[in-house]
Amino acid sequence: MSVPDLIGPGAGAPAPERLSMGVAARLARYLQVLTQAKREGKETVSSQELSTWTKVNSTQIRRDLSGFGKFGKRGVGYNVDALVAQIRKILRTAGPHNIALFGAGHLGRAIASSDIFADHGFSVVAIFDSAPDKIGSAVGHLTVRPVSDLAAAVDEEDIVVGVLAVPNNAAQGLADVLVDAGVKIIFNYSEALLQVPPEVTVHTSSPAVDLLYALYFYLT
Ligand SMILES: NC(=O)c1ccc[n+]([C@@H]2O[C@H](COP(=O)([O-])OP(=O)(O)OC[C@H]3O[C@@H](n4cnc5c(N)ncnc54)[C@H](O)[C@@H]3O)[C@@H](O)[C@H]2O)c1
Repeated sequence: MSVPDLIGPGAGAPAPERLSMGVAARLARYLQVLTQAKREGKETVSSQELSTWTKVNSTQIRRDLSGFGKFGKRGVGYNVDALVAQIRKILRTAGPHNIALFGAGHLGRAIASSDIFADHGFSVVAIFDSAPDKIGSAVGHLTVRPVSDLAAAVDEEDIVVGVLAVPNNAAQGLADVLVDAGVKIIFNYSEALLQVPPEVTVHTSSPAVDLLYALYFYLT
């Protein structure tokens, strides 16, 4: 599953009021499918439906959700809007959370022009690249900036997440720049193994690893 590291406390010990990684991961997964269900016009969902979409068993779902108040009605299911609002509150994802995107290549341009982050309260507010022919060019409503602009952008635009859509060999250098600028969450699309201080959380997105995970459950 891809979201838990985003919410998790990095390598430090969890603060007492924090959710466990398991609960946070499941809530994030529920949020993802509920957001899609809402987009498809559903007003209510049952725990059975949530179970089918998330592969979490329905008893576990009911247990997770009952811990945070009463959202469901027997025979009717959960109200999607109420549940989305409540999970957002619990996960503190109300947003907007501003993202700095590195790499205006194939992936970076696709991310900047899609809703994958926006749907969940994240907003790409700055895009950076090192290639002189890309700096100054437009990507959607943004203009590609040089990496040397990052510190100013972090201050001015309240950036909390850095997304790396750059080649493996550029990722560590940019992670260092992000850490120096005070950014605490790095979402890494490259395969590079990043070294960061304990207070910084790195999540690496790898479709092949997600597939291996799916394959494991298919085979066992
Ligand atoms: N996890 C995934 O789902 C997924 C999917 C596709 C690609 N990727 C990975 O994403 C990365 C980007 O892929 P792509 O196809 O967009 O590549 P690309 O070559 O099209 O784009 C990479 C961009 O990074 C820029 N760049 C290089 N060094 C830089 C630096 N030091 N600072 C700032 N910008 C720099 C380049 O100028 C270029 O614009 C690769 O590591 C690739 O393996 C991951």
